[in-house]
Amino acid sequence: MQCVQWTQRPGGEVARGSRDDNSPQEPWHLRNMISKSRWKLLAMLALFLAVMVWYSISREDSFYFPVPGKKEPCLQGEAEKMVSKLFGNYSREQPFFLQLKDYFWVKTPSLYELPYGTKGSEDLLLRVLAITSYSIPESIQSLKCRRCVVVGNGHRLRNSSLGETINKYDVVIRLNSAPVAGYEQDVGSKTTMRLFYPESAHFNPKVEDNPDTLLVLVAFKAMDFHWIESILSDKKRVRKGFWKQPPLIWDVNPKQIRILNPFYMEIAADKLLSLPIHQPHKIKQKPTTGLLAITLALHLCDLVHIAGFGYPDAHQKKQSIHYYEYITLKSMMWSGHNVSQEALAIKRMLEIGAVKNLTYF
Ligand SMILES: CC(=O)N[C@H]1[C@H]([C@H](O)[C@H](O)CO)O[C@](OP(=O)(O)OC[C@H]2O[C@@H](n3ccc(N)nc3=O)[C@H](O)[C@@H]2O)(C(=O)O)C[C@@H]1O
Ligand SMILES: CO[C@@H]1[C@H](O)[C@@H](O)[C@H](O[C@H]2[C@H](O)[C@@H](NC(C)=O)[C@H](OCc3ccccc3)O[C@@H]2CO)O[C@@H]1CO
Repeated sequence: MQCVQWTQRPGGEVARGSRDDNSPQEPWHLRNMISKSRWKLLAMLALFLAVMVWYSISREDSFYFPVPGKKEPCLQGEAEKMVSKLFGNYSREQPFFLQLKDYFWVKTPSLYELPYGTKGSEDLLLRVLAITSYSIPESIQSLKCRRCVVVGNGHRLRNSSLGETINKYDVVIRLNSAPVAGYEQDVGSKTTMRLFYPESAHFNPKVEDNPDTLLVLVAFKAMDFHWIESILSDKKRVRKGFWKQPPLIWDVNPKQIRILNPFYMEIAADKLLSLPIHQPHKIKQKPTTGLLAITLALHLCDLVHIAGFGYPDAHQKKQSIHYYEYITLKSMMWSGHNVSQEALAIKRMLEIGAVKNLTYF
């Protein structure tokens, strides 16, 4: 039988050869050296592992691995503590959705025009609020601790296998026309809330949403109220005034519709991005719907996780930005979004532990 033999060369170098079982054993100092180097190797490995563990604990913005099949531990009021760090101190009395009583019985004056307030759009809004609702569903309202996940539309979700994990949150917030049909394994199938505007409304909401999904309209201009009113009351549709043709027939239940309080757009713009509210330029800077949704979640939920956020670097011109279609950063040229500024805002949220990320950032 052959086994490995170690012999010492004149220069002290150890060389490997072969010997049979009858040959003499290695000298003791040689065996000693081998076992010492094994210990060194093990110690280095242990040190490396310890550094890795320390690194992932210290970096709040690193991956977050939820245990599949297990609900996340939820601490009541956890997100609220972070809210003042991010947004400063202000009145917490703001409703999530606009309600008729604020525009009908008592007229609540708004300081700003859309998308940061409702100044000048009150009459149109009144008609919309008369046919929609503002309540938070009992299934969310009654939760002692609300675990939420905001699903961005980023390419990072592709092949992520996060579907099962996403479905386990109490509240799943999706954005715009992001599909679930055919992508369930990566993005899940539960949608508690979908934030959208007319130009981003999915043409087939019945396929992409659940019957009880809240469809939350984010209004950017008065025409957005006009669109929803004409759809829900089946009035004559107006085609002009949109930057992209929105659906003319939209099969939804008015009970599913909510109108987002522009207050959340205002604080996302002002507190997270330091954007001026009044902008004289043609292309007005505004937060992305994703950043707005995170802002809303931090106020609505006790625990906020995010997935599918993060754009490619500017030089990655051919990299797709969405998990469901091939379009690149170029498509965002006229959008009025500052994605680098938003990345910094999200990084800060991750660093202070206000949100956790299920994909990389
Ligand atoms: C051409 C164009 O106007 N594109 C805008 C599209 C478009 O209107 C809709 O997709 C139509 O359904 O909408 C936007 O966003 P969009 O619908 O692309 O994505 C929703 C949110 O996900 C986050 N996101 C997306 C892609 C990516 N690689 N990283 C991300 O972090 C962002 O937070 C983003 O908001 C929007 O509303 O904000 C912003 C985009 O600029
Ligand atoms: C959250 O914003 C939504 C989306 O992410 C933006 O891309 C989109 O931007 C559009 C912008 O709102 C349009 N502006 C106006 C005044 O309607 C713009 O219109 C064309 C244009 C181009 C250059 C200069 C002036 C006007 O088109 C943008 C999309 O390319 O807004 C969404 C909310 O509506």
